[in-house]
Amino acid sequence: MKFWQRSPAAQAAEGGSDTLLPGPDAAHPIGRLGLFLRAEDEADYVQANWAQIAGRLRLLGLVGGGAFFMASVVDWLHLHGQAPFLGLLALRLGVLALGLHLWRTARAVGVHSPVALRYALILFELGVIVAFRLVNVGYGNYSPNQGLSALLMTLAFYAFVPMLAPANFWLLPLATLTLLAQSLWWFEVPMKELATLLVMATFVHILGWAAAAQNARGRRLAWLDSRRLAREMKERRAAESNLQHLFEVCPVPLVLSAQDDGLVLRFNQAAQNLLDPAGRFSEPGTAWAGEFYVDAQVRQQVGEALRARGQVGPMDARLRSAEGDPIHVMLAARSLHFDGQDAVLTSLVEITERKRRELRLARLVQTDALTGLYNRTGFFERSQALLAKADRADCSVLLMDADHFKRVNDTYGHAVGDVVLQQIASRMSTVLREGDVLGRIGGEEFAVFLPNTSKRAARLLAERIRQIVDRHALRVQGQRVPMSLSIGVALVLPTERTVDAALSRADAAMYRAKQSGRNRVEVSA
Ligand SMILES: Nc1nc2c(ncn2[C@@H]2O[C@H](COP(=O)(O)OP(=O)(O)OP(=O)(O)O)[C@@H](O)[C@H]2O)c(=O)[nH]1
Repeated sequence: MKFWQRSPAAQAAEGGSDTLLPGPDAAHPIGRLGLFLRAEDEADYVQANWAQIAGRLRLLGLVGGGAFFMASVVDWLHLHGQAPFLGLLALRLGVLALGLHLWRTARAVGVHSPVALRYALILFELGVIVAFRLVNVGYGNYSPNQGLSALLMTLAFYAFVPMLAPANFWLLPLATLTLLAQSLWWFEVPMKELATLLVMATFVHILGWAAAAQNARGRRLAWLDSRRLAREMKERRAAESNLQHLFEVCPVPLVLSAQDDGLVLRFNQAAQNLLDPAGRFSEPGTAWAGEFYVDAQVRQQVGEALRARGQVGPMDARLRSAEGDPIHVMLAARSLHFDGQDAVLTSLVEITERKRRELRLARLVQTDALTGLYNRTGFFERSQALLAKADRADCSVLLMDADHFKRVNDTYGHAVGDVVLQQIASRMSTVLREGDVLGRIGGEEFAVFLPNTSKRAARLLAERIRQIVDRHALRVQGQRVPMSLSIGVALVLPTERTVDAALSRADAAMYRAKQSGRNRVEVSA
């Protein structure tokens, strides 16, 4: 490590990493002089700040070189007709040439060359120092004015010229040292005359050096910050656009809505297809998330959970599309912050088909395949549900058994027996009201649950069923099949929570009907 470089420990103590630049010195890239330690970083910096750095150096080359040359007028006044005049003129022309070279290098448009610029500056500085010493030789003396003006120029240089290399720092003290040395040994100026200059020079160089280093460091740190900021912005924009893309192409329907008023901020394509295929709400802010819920209660439940826990689901919910088509979904929602406002991201998985299958399966499990009526399981479940709703109103049951059904099978065959059972079922259905529950609970055994029906009304209904089967013989495959039913009637007692006991009583009554000659209605006591 060069001695003017700050130690990594010292830099770490100042606040850690200066930059995100890669490489071995990436964590501490700026040295004691405020310059980047790595030449590539320094070149990058100059390149990125070309307008400002090159602008100053153009001015320095032009004005500095020009001023040095213009001083020929002073030479002419003092040395007119003497030999050194022409030598100094040539010298000043040389410095002017170096100034113009610096100006030209700093003027480069399009392709910039930071390294060439650095060398052009060093060359110009060196040229000026050498020229000053030779000018002094030409004049053949030293005056305190020279020392003071040299110090003024040094100060201006520290303040104005952008430092591009350590040499820029070293050349300035070198200029003063050569001036002192020349005055002391060439012109034999007594040390006591030079003492003031020495003290002032020390003061100017220490302050100038510190200010220039601090200036260089500050500018480089600011550049690193702006670069890091730009990179972070770019990464953030890329991440946002990735998220946006993911949101759009995600096959799961996603809805983004405002937390406070529930206005839909955005649907992704899948949600659009599911909820609004006709694109009625394609404009942001035209749809309200709540209007897609079928149940206001579920909507409220989701809202409350989001407010309390910031998330809800997965849960089943019934929605309807913009056109009002029912949709079953599995829904999960989460509160988040989007575009400066509180929002809710809701993901939906459509389960309409699954729900339909479940419903079909449930129906299948409850349905008698032959007649399409409830089977035993279905009859009990449905009756149970209605009984629970019926409260204390009268409910009755009928138990109906086909008489001598074995004979039908034996005479016409089992297939005809099946059709007979179907026809009995359909005739029964014509008599029953909507809400009555009819089921085939055994081979040739049917049951009816009659909600809100007194025993007397149930008896009349049973009689009508008996008659509708008995009065007109069934016709199957062109054959006349006489058929009759024995029916037992029972009331569900107000204390009974199930229909089982009432059905047992109806069964007993039906048995009595069989015993009493069949084709009859018997009522349980
Ligand atoms: N075709 C057909 N026959 C059935 C079905 N389920 C039960 N059976 C028949 O129904 C008949 C019932 O006969 P039983 O229990 O002896 O009674 P029944 O002949 O109706 O005489 P009673 O009930 O005493 O009037 C049997 O022959 C069963 O095979 C069915 O799904 N299809």
